Amino acid sequence: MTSYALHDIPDVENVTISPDARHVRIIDQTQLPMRRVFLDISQREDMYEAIHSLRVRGAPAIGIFAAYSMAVLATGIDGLPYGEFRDRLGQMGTYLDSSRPTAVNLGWAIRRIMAVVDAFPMKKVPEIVSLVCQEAIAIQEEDIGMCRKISSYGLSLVKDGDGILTHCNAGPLATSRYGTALGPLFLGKEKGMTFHVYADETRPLLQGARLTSYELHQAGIDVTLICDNMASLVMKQGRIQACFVGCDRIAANGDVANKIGTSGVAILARHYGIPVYVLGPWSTVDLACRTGDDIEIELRDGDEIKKKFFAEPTAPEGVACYNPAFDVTDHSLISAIVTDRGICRPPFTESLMALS
Ligand SMILES: CSC[C@@H](O)[C@@H](O)C(=O)COP(=O)(O)O
Repeated sequence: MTSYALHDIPDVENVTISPDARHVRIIDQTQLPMRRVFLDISQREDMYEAIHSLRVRGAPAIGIFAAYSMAVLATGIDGLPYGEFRDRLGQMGTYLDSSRPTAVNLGWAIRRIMAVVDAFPMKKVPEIVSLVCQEAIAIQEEDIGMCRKISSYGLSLVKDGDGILTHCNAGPLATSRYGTALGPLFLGKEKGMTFHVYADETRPLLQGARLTSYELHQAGIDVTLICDNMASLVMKQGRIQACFVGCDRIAANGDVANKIGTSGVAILARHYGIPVYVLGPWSTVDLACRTGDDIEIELRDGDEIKKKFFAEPTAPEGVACYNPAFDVTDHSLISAIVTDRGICRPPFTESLMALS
């Protein structure tokens, strides 16, 4: 195999690839905050499982993981002739892409890798594998840069001392480095600013409690954990000046799919006159989706509601559960969409198009 330079990216430890591109390493996010367990993954079934069971999660992190997974899988079949190599890798990409439906970054990253394969049919397969590895590294490096820009734009929307409500987790664990919705808070801290962050626990899988409060608390940022049904009260009490949330897919009209409960936060915020800012990389914008109605919402196992984090089941065995993992926030409830390309304000159809 042609050699390629693997950059050592300090501080980014939730998703990395081994120097020989034989495995992807992730922090198993299902075990946080109690245990910091790293998993080395080299088989496609385990890659699928890692995404499906949210060991690696958050739209940008899923994209980075998928790109590195494709690089590992490509490395494993680099002895094949080009046509067979392309077909096998394409099939594996389709398989990985089916692990979760809502976050656009998953398919986006896989398509980006396959575009490299398709661009060089005349090259030797080991050379193509090398280019695939470089592309995967580029996806992660670009994400770091995008998070930094998003953080900077986001910080311009708030002032020192503000109370910020966030939902789910859109921090470094969900991306690389700063994160998106949490990025301005980390950047503000670096600049000596203080924010009072209220983190929704985010039922049923508690990404807010387990991951957001963990990341912010570790960074020394003032964070207070609340149950999801307390958001209205803290808004009414005047503790919140802005809501910062991430996104899994942004439709062309500005409708936004994000973790289930986000639309409820936005509806409450509208009632109390609090701005709602959606922060995400441009790779999360899907102009092929006309509106939020075109976004597929992932349905997950009801046991996540009644069993997952409890020693004893919290509901009768056999009771029906409805467990959509995401909802769509109507564009009319969103004050701005903050991307690495700039801040989009309503009307979003025009402002998103202007940056495309
Ligand atoms: C920067 S991450 C943005 C979103 O992916 C995040 O807010 C979210 O909804 C994650 O859901 P998850 O089911 O934990 O993958």
